[in-house]
Amino acid sequence: MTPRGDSGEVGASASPEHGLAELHVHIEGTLEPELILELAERNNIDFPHSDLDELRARYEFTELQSFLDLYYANMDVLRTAEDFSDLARAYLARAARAGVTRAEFFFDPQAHVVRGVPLTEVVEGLSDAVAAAHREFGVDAAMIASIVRDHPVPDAHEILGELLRLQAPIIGLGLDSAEVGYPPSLFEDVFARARAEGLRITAHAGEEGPPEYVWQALDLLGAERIDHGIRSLEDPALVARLVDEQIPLTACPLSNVRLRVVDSLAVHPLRRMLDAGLAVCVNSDDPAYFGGYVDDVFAALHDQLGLTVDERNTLARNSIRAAFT
Ligand SMILES: Nc1ncnc2[nH]cnc12
Ligand SMILES: [Zn+2]
Repeated sequence: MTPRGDSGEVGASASPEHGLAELHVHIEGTLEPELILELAERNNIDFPHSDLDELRARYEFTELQSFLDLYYANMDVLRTAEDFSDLARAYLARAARAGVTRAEFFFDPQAHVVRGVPLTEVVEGLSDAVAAAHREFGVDAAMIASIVRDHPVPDAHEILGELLRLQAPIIGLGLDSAEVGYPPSLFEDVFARARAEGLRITAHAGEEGPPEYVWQALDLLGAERIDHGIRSLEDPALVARLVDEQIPLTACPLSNVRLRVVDSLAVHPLRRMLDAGLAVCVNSDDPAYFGGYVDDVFAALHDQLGLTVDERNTLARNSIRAAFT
């Protein structure tokens, strides 16, 4: 397999004439183990794993929830605006090296507020990094606040209200975290308000949850993109709709392997999705946890799925078309 890292392999680079957008990346999922330990020290946190190898040994997942448990535990080191800014800067620098020209990243405001971090620290730190991204890294960056769907529904209303009150510079609202048992229908009113406020809408659906959740995301939330959406393939009528309306699916193949949504990259349905005419693009999801950034995703697809240059260019073109610009 192609080595991971900053190598800029032929199979990894985006089509230069089209650029590349990364539309499905959780900024908290870019928190690398090295930065976790650095921030724990900076913030005087008695973090349970003081050794990199010991921490890395925990990065084995059996399904989405086993990953989310670690993801939420590790983000405890993020406390100040400076921490959030450092986190986002590190991602944007790495994304630029991966060939990303447009980055729309998610953040989980409820996951920080619930542990006592003021929303202002989160928003200030992330928005500082976003504002400087073009000058510093040549990346056009934007933020999407994501509703944590396994928190109480009233909290979702409250966090959206707070974000609006702060005039947080977000371009959209997303929906993430544990999927099964938390259907999009729970959040219909929250997303109606977001739409009325002019926010763009996207939602995780059909990652572990059934195709019905994708229908709900489209029909009840007004989702303009579907994050993951891989289980849509189980429902031919849904596939027909997604193709007809060219609704973008932000696929995350390395994530799907690491969270055991698919058995291996070699059997990932990405090519089937492309061949069906779906407006699919590829993304890293949580690159610090799933084995790489978006160039690593392209490289792995080249190596293990035989992704061609034409297919790679189609994916890059789809990503640019799907951006909320
Ligand atoms: N892959 C994923 N699915 C749902 N919520 C997430 N939050 C971070 N990564 C996620
Ligand atoms: Zn995701």
